[in-house]
Amino acid sequence: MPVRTTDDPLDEVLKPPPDESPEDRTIRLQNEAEAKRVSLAIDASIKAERHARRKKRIVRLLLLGQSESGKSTTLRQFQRLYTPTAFREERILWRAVIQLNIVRSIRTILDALTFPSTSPHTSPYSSPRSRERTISRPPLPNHHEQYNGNGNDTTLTFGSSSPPRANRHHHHHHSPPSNPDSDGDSESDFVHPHQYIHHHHPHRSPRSNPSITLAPTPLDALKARLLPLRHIEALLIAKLVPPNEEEATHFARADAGTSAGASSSSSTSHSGGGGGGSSTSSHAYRNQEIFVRPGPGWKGGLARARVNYPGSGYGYGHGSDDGVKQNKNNGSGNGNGAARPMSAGNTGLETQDEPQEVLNMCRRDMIALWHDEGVRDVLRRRKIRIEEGSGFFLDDLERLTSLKYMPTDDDVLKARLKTVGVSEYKFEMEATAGRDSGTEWRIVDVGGSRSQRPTWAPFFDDVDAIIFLAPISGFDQVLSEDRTVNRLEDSVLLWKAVCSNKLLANVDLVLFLNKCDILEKKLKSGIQVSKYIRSYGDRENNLDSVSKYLRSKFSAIHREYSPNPRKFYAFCTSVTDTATTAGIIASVRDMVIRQHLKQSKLL
Ligand SMILES: Nc1nc2c(ncn2[C@@H]2O[C@H](COP(=O)(O)OP(=O)(O)OP(=O)(O)O)[C@@H](O)[C@H]2O)c(=O)[nH]1
Ligand SMILES: [Mg+2]
Repeated sequence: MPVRTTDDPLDEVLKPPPDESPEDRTIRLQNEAEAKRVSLAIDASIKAERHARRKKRIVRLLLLGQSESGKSTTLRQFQRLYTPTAFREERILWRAVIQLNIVRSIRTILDALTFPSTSPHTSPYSSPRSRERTISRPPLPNHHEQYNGNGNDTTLTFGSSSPPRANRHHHHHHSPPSNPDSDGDSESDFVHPHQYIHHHHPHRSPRSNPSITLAPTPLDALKARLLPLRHIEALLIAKLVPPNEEEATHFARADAGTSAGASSSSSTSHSGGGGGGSSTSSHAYRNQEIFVRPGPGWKGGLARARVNYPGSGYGYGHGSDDGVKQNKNNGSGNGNGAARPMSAGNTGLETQDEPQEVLNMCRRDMIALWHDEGVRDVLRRRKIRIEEGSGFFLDDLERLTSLKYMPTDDDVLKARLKTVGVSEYKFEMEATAGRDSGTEWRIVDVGGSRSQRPTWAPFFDDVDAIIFLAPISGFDQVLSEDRTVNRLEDSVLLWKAVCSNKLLANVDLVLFLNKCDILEKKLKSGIQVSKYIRSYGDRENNLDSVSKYLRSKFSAIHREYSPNPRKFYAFCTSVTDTATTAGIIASVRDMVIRQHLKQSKLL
């Protein structure tokens, strides 16, 4: 059979294997026919649903943006504003996420102390004077022995107390990697924040230190006392990640797996110590974020207000598509919060659990660690600014580690849980006032990391508006999934792609220039935007000037790349801030509803 050549790159991928037997061929053709039938049926049902939606006044809003841009936080703001009762009832469920955020921050600090950047001034604990000063409690030699020799140290970090190795940490003092070829047109206006490349990922060679048993240092003792955190980290992962959820325990290193196949095969095993082919696996485990696939899963089957779609791992366009979109239809059936948590906190049982007890037990050590000047010094030198990162709670340890701790609204908004896959949340406004009454909102939240983006397109159909979040504080940061790419540059490229997307040509775009609070802090601390954005020139280095500049930059892209002319709405936001965000969400809502009514009349 001659090979047909077409322009469609898909054909190349989908063409049958050259050695296909007649039976295989029959089976394949049957499968293809079935897939096509299913796909057509889905298309038809989507069309029907769309018409029904228009009639029923269902508004669909899509949240887009890179990872950590604040999409899920924005969603939570909507929930807080429009379904306050449900939001309050779910707060207790976020405690586990907050606990995990705390444990991870502590781990980041301990890692920074354990794997110092190349001498000469390393850990504050290396000088006897500061040992005395910082660690007041006596060391626990037994524990030390135990964890120091423990092979598990390779997969989880708290234990490892190997001495600093020369060269473990690669320092890049030389000039930025000459403009990495990121996709899209790089006339690159952005300077690579090279100083951030490596310090979060100190390279560890396979363990080689073991048998030298040094006298326990105060750091070792501290780590020994904080060892139970390892245990609760595992507990929390078990709690947040539904059983059978293999992929959820692996850490999304998008650079490692651009395809679904690659990611599932690289799932990190907890027991195997840095096995074959992946010398990075142990440190990948240590440094990567926990995520859970959205779904009733992590909330213990209690949150039913949403319809879930599997993530990228279960590619669209395959057989599973069937289930996916069926799911979407089923979802309309279960009402809002069909089964909400039994008013959590009332029973008293809900407020105590093992992780909370362990955190409570470790509170003094955690607080001492975080407030230690030597520790701060190390973090500063290594440019690790956890306080600007996601899920930062260390300033509130006193309150958060109390046995009766109940997350506040602000805590829930600050908590960090990475999204994988796509979820649609529906709500009828609880306070059905004025013209909103009878309108049902559906908000689609997607995972923003690069490996997640292929899952977006199926949801571009039939959207009323998009809120695109660009965290402009990221001008001096790189993507965690691809450390050669400047975060702001990535946002700009993504914005271009969204603006120019034909499926979205008639969708209103709302831009949130987000994380303005962090941006302001950065600017005030003296970080110069012009060092990272060449075209910024000698404009003033303050929030007002920077946000204006970036707004005009995004606006210009919108104008230039939109297939049809359309309006441009942009807001400078800090979506963790409830007061300002409430006002912004109200304007977005009015605008979207107005537009929706207009479109409905056209039908
Ligand atoms: N200080 C501050 N923190 C923010 C802001 N917006 C979001 N965050 C925090 O940043 C972290 C990331 O926000 P998410 O909403 O989880 O980001 P996302 O876009 O859903 O990320 P993915 O799920 O990975 O795609 C969370 O811990 C938020 O609390 C902001 O404007 N200011
Ligand atoms: Mg999210």
